[in-house]
Amino acid sequence: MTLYALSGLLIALLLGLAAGRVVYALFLSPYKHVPGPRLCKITRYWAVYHDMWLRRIDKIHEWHRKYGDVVLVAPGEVSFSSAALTREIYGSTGRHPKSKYFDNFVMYGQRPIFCTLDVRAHRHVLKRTFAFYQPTSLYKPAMLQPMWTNVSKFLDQLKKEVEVRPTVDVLLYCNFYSFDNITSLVYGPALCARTIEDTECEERAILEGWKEVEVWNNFSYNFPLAHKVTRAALSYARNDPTFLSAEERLTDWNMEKVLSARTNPDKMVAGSLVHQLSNAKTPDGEPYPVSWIAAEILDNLHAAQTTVALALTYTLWNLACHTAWQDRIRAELLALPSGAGAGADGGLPSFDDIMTAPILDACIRESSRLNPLSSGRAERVVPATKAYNNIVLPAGQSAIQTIVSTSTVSIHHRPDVFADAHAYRPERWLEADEATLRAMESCYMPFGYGARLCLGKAFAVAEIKLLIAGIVLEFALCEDTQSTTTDRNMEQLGTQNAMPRGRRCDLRFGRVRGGASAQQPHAIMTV
Ligand code: HEM
Repeated sequence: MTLYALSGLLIALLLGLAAGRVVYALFLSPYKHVPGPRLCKITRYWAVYHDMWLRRIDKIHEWHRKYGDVVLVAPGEVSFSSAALTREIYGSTGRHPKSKYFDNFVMYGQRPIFCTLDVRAHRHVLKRTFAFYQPTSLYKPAMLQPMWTNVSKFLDQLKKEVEVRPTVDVLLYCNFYSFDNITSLVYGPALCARTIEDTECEERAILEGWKEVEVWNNFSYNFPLAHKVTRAALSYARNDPTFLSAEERLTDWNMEKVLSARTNPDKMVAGSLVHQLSNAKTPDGEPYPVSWIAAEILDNLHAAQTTVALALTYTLWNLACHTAWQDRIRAELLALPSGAGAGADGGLPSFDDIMTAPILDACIRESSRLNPLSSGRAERVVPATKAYNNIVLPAGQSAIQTIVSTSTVSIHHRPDVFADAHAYRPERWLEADEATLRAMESCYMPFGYGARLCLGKAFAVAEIKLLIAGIVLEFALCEDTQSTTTDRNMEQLGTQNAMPRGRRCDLRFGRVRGGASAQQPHAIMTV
């Protein structure tokens, strides 16, 4: 047979296989009846393609608008956008385990809570840290003191910066603040990071490098080997051995801290997570291995760091774009029972008053609705063949699973629940009647939902409220039209933590009280 004939045969064979695949996907596959783009029925690589360009979240949102509450994203992968289906897959009675996507978060060879897949195993793991993260444990003066200190350090730093230059990259500083808070909680004061004040510290470099890692992670999750090769090649070409090394550096840094805590018990304060885990016992009464303790702590650092930094950044960005809401929060805080101290002398209202201030709460909520901070890949596995909205999904075999998840962006933008869903309207949380509020709550899930609800929610909410209260009392802020921070650059990327495209958020600050430069809010804001 000639080479010509051989290649013709090969092409015919490939075309035949492709045609067979299309016929199977559209007419025979167990997913043929699930609404969604045709290409998504045929190949998973259409979703992977969007994932690689960091726009998978936006694409899925677009498909939901076109096809409804149930959308096939890839063969065996289905996205939902309704409250009832969310309850079904994330509620404790639904018993849907996590998908293999979470294997990406295994560390030190251990499986910490976030990537524990099995429902029963998760219940067991949760018992070890559940009480630690409850408001009854966290909202005590001794536990909150480091957070207050970090708020005050942040404000001092911001005042200094603003004296020199009114525009500040808030993502950078919010990163420092959230890192100092979570490391203080997990390691205690002797071992925590001090990135807000220590401008030369190693941790600052790790956090800066982390943004790059986040952008490359989707490539790594989809094609781990190709990612390794590309990383090595780029590192060589740039002559930069630290390229994309922030994750390994954080992993080593964390292990050093854990070992240091265990070899210097005087540095390990009671009340820190490292202390609690070091004293925990396995079901056989044995202490846990160091790798397990380190994994559990690193898991918490991952979960707490970028999410809080981004929640703060987007809250500030939305307030900068809607300055009237800053004035309303400021007036609310100054009128609080403990708000007298918040007036001229620079103090902050009490913790309880800040935590229950409704306008502050509404502005933060609205920001996390419009700009949810996680990727929406809270994937679960269909445990037994069943119908979701009358659409039957097969359970799948051990190697092939049917994966379901709720698109946080889509459910947060349901037009039937959130009027004018794309607009920043904090008043929706303040003025809604009971039925509307209930409907909005059931479609609001920035911290996840149900059995695997974010464990650090109480800690995160306190971090966010205290800092936003502190900033708004001290400063008025607005967009800097001369900077690269624009609506377009603040669009969220489809990374694990949905980062702004521009990877920074420059805002312009002016003092509203105290200090030589204090001026009227917003009067100074014409850039
Ligand atoms: C605004 C900040 C935060 C956001 C938006 C957020 C969001 C989330 C979401 C959506 C999940 C569920 C993931 C899933 O269902 O697959 C989750 C889980 C988790 N979060 Fe957070 N989180 C935040 C802050 C924190 C903080 C500060 C901590 C620790 C102090 C933390 C610790 C955890 C842990 C341990 C889990 C796993 C819980 C489990 O599987 O049982 N998070 N978070």
